[in-house]
Amino acid sequence: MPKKNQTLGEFIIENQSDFPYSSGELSRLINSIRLAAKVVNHEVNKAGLVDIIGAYGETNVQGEDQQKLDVYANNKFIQTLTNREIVCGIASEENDDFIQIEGHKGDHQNKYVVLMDPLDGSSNIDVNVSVGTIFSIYRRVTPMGTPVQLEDFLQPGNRQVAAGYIIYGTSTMLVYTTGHGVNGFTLNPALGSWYLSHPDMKFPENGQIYSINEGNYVHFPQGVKDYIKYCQEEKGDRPYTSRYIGSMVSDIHRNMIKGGIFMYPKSSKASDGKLRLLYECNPMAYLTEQAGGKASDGFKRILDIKPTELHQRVPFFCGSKKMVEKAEEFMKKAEYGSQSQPFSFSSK
Ligand SMILES: O=P(O)(O)OC[C@H]1O[C@](O)(COP(=O)(O)O)[C@@H](O)[C@@H]1O
Ligand SMILES: [Mg+2]
Ligand SMILES: [Mg+2]
Repeated sequence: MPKKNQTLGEFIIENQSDFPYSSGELSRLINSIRLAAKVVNHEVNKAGLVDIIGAYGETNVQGEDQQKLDVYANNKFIQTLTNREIVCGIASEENDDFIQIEGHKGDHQNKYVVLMDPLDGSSNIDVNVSVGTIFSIYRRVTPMGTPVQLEDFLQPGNRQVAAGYIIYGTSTMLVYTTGHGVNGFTLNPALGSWYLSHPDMKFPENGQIYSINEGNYVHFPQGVKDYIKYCQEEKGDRPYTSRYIGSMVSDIHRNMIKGGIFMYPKSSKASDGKLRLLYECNPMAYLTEQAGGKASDGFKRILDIKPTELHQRVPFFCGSKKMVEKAEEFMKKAEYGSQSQPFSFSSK
């Protein structure tokens, strides 16, 4: 059982026994992420004082405007992981293609690949609202000693070895899982150390918060419209509270603590929604399941989707188990019809 106020370093050493045959590479990898996160945190905290906020002047592969901090965070994480020679490849939301890392000896002997969204919610930087970093770690599937290939990155989320996020909020936290529950560490900025502040995090089974960009309401599928109306209906423990920060890490972090559902569905404007399967949905889905919650595309488990491309998008429903199940019920009913009438409120 994790001990509160333990440092992240102590925690990693103490839990090494969860991986009896491990070579320590994964621990070194998590260590590097915590280091890069501190550097990025330092920069995020200065936003407004130095010339780090605002647009970078270029768009990424997905046609989105890059912010200066997107580029800064991307470079910092890539530099740290490359210099310390602990991964054989990196794929990032901000890069068109994956990066092969051969190592100083050129022997491709590292076994892990990292996929990341270096700065999530970056449009919030200029207005001093919480942003995050999301990471996902897999074992490579191609032979050691050879350069990594696309197939090393296109693995279903159920093959993740570890995943986590950093939230740059009122305090900075690193929350991660290696498949043995979810633990959250808060950074003490004066000491530069992470302390276990949220051991064994769990989504409440049910909740009363729904998070979705309701500005897109008219473009949503009927099942989503019906579920939103259900959330707003005055009955039993409803209406639920609507909370949407627009930084997925922050929205899901809050819902994990308080109980709630986060949704980014497909719409008539975006046929697969907006969020990226590999950099955003898979790691958040793995954390969510490890915390007792549920993550789906409205019909099936996110972690079982076999990716076909690096920057693939997917509709996303994630949070307290009972809430996600209820949302799925509405999706399926609108899509396939049903004899049962789970809800009679008019959705028009
Ligand atoms: O403004 P919208 O369409 O509601 O989108 C908000 C969503 O987009 C994201 O910002 C995407 O993240 P990036 O900043 O990494 O592109 C999510 O964090 C957030 O939930
Ligand atoms: Mg993002
Ligand atoms: Mg991003």
